[in-house]
Amino acid sequence: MSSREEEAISQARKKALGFNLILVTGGSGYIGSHTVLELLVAGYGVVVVDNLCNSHWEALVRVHWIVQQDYMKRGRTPDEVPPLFFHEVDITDKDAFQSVFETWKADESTSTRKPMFKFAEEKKKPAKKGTRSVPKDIGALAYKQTFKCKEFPASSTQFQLPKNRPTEVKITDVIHFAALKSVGESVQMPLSYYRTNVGGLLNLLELMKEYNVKKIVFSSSAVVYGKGKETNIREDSIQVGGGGAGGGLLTNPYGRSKWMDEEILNDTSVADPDMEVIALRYFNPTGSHPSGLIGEDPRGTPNNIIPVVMQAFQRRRSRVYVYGSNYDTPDGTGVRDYIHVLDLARGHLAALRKLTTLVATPTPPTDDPTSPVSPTFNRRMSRASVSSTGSSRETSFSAQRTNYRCYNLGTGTGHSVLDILKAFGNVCGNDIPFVLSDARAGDLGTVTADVTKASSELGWYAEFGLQDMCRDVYQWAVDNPQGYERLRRLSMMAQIDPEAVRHIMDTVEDEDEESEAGTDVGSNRSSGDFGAFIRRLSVMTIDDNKYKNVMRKASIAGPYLGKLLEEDEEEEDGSEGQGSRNGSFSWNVPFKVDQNQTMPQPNPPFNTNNDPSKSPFAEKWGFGGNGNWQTPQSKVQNAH
Ligand SMILES: O=c1ccn([C@@H]2O[C@H](COP(=O)(O)OP(=O)(O)O[C@H]3O[C@H](CO)[C@@H](O)[C@H](O)[C@H]3O)[C@@H](O)[C@H]2O)c(=O)[nH]1
Repeated sequence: MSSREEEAISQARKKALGFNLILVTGGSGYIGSHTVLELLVAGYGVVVVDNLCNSHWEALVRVHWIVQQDYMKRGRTPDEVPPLFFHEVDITDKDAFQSVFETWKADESTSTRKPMFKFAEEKKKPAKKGTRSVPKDIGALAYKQTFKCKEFPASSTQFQLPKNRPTEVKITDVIHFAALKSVGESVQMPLSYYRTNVGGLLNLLELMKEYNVKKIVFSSSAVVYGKGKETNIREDSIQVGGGGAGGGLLTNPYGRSKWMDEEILNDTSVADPDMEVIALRYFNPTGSHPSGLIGEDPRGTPNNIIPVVMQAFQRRRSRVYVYGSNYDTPDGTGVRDYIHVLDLARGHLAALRKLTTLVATPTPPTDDPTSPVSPTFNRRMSRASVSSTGSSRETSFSAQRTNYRCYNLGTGTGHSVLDILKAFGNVCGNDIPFVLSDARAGDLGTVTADVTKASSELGWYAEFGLQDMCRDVYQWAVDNPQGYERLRRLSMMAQIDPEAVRHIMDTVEDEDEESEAGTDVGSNRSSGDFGAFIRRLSVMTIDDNKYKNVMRKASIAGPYLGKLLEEDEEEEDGSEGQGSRNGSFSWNVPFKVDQNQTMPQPNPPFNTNNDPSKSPFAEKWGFGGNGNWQTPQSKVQNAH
């Protein structure tokens, strides 16, 4: 590790000192980013781990910026916003994941926390002296940005810094979002789903154990209720811990992976009485932050109703197919419990506070070996749960523990598909075209939550209604017609043709000097530090004129790039748009060119009087005798 990296880690740790530090896996995704926002608003420091497979780092910069505005609305200064750090790491890569824990591990010399019990078979191994992952300081990036956004009210989340600020740097809690989440895709690629959703959780729990992190909020789903449960579903209608059916009713690998995760978490809490687990079962999340700066940006063709409606509004599909009109519901169409993503995010805060209360007022251990809080009892339970004889006594030993809790997060109110179309039509002032169609295989008529447990035990309830959700989704769609897609395209541009990007860097270098983002951004072009450049461009994407100017120059620099960047994703019903779906941004890692990438035929460049051979990149890209540009890939294909 270089001295510069060591210095960066040391600076980050200094910045984090005094904050309760929450590790958020998958924190740049849709629900993750809104939760990070609420955590910062509430005064928590946040460390995000994300592999960016279905999200964009830019979301986090926007999050920190929004929170700065939120703080000012509350009479505080942006400097007071807690730190937000980012690690681009895949949780299935255990070594890389461990390096994050190494970076943020408690300084043993200042640690006051002592483990309560140590079981013989679980003596803590010394932490591996592995590599340490260098965190990116998102706050430092965000301070230099200016975004245009809609006026939004200050968050209703209370600012609650702990009375005694932590005197050591330590991750106290984990919120675990990182997972794959498409039902249909899980049927096609079950192993990927189990690898990420189950394997990733195992890595996390092993590392939490090794680094003595005991509290976790887990992102579960109403999918765990499976078939057969419909209206006002209660948490205890299925049993985690071997006491009921649950997992047997599930119809797809995604659902099974979430169910398995809950079982694993419950077993872990049985084995370790110090562990505190809360699983939150989401119903149908939608909405976005009212600023219009962050929102849902699903990759591939969306299947969920709200993104589908949004695409119909944007004319990216001609109409919405309403799946099923003969259900036993008021208008015959499917009814769901839609919940605003900000309510969902605040549900995570409520869960976190519940965990804090539990740890702050622990039940004292007792010597009575039959008591569930006795170390003797827990030792027995862990032994019983690994026994395989399956007697009823052992089954009861593996029952759900009190340090494992689950809560529904929904509103308790159902809305039909036609309600959604109407509400969305109201906010956008246009009717959304739709057609009644056959029911989707496996769909249920009604799925709504009983939310009394969350309100009585977490003190949480949903504040937003359907109209708010549609309004905010609409705002996001209007302000970000391609979601974070532009950014992905810019990132891909750097991957595909670094030379062309370098050329654009030269031509646009005076474009926006003062908005150069990031303290750690070098301007070493010869070494291909495109990260800095892409970050600058990301600022420009907010300003349409600047963005167009860059696009024009991109087109001059490399015709294929121009084509790539100008393309709008026109989607026919259900067909995936052509574009940079596999583009991703990497901070420091050199960009790789995917040799298998199929590239569209580019347009001729602007500045060569339509004579592509005059372009500085003519040789690189090849020039076909028919006047069409060829990518290296198409050139190879043509040669055969
Ligand atoms: O193009 C569409 C898409 C959906 N629907 C209907 O809209 C409702 C909601 O569908 P959707 O948004 O796909 O959500 P669900 O089928 O309820 O599934 C969601 O909610 C589950 C938990 O209840 C999660 O497990 C899933 O991952 C998540 O996608 C249902 O009645 C669908 O039949 C349509 O009519 N047309």
